[in-house]
Amino acid sequence: MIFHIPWIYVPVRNVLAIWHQLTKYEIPELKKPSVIMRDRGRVEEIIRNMHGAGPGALQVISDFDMTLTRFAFNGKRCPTSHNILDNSSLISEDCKAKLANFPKSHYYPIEIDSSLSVEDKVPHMVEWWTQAHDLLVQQRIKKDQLAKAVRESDAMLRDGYEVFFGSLKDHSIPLLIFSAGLGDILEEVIEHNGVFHPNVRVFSNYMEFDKNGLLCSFKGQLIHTFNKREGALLNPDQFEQLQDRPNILLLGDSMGDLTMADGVQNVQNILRIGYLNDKVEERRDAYVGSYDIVLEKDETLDIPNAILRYITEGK
Ligand SMILES: Nc1ccn([C@@H]2O[C@H](COP(=O)(O)O)[C@@H](O)[C@H]2O)c(=O)n1
Repeated sequence: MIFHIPWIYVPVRNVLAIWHQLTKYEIPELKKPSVIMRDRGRVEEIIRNMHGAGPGALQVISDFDMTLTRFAFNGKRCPTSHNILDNSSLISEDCKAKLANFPKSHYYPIEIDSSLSVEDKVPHMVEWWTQAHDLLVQQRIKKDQLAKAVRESDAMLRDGYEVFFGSLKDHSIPLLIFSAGLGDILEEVIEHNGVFHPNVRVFSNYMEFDKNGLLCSFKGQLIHTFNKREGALLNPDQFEQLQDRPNILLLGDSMGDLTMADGVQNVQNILRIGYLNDKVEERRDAYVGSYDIVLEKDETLDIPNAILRYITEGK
């Protein structure tokens, strides 16, 4: 209504224009109560630099389990890529019992224990992954049954995943998923949700199948939560196509994910976003000290999407 009063129209428009100028770098989603930043000014500076360089200079490196997938839904834990198989009909009851004991009773608490050092955790992680993979190999799992296991599982990508994968595709921004989970399974999850676009690549633990299509071993060096730096440095080919993109948006949910971009040379700007899903009180300080943005109990991709929207929108 005020815009229809001629003598007020121009001043109001000027005020609005100045206001827009002052707030144009603002990403309102960053004001959500679940967002914690150690240094907001630094975060804004990185995002502004990324906006200035545009989508052509950007790449996204993301963890998969509990980062691109939901941690919980309706108060119930969602499965990791390993759990999708653990809970499926492809696994015998006896094997299920052995696998089910691993995470809850022993290894998972060690993985997320903030009082233990990475050096203390590593032998347990190697033991966890090795035992789980050995058990899976004994199950005579068929390659062509994996898609069914995924379809029948409770795995869910985080809310906003269509926008996330869609905008990366639309702007030809490469997405490298760097996961200690099961590559064959997580690929099925992405495929099942219809977002396995050509710009997505996965670096993970892959299964080896024999000539009858039965799981017989796992390929290559084992990737667990805390050896991603090693994995990144020993596999330069995974990062080769990404060397001409000096700006990195990194998404993770564990302290081990912080090193996922160590295989990229000539990094100019890196923004690390960490999902703090579990044991929030105990781990908050460590996460805030290490990640640029910490998302506490946030089951959505709203923040990465808002940042991507800002970076990709025209100047
Ligand atoms: N037997 C196992 C081994 C690991 N996990 C969990 O999977 C996660 C995989 O790692 P991302 O890099 O994709 O996050 C890891 O955090 C373990 O908690 C499992 O469920 N079963």
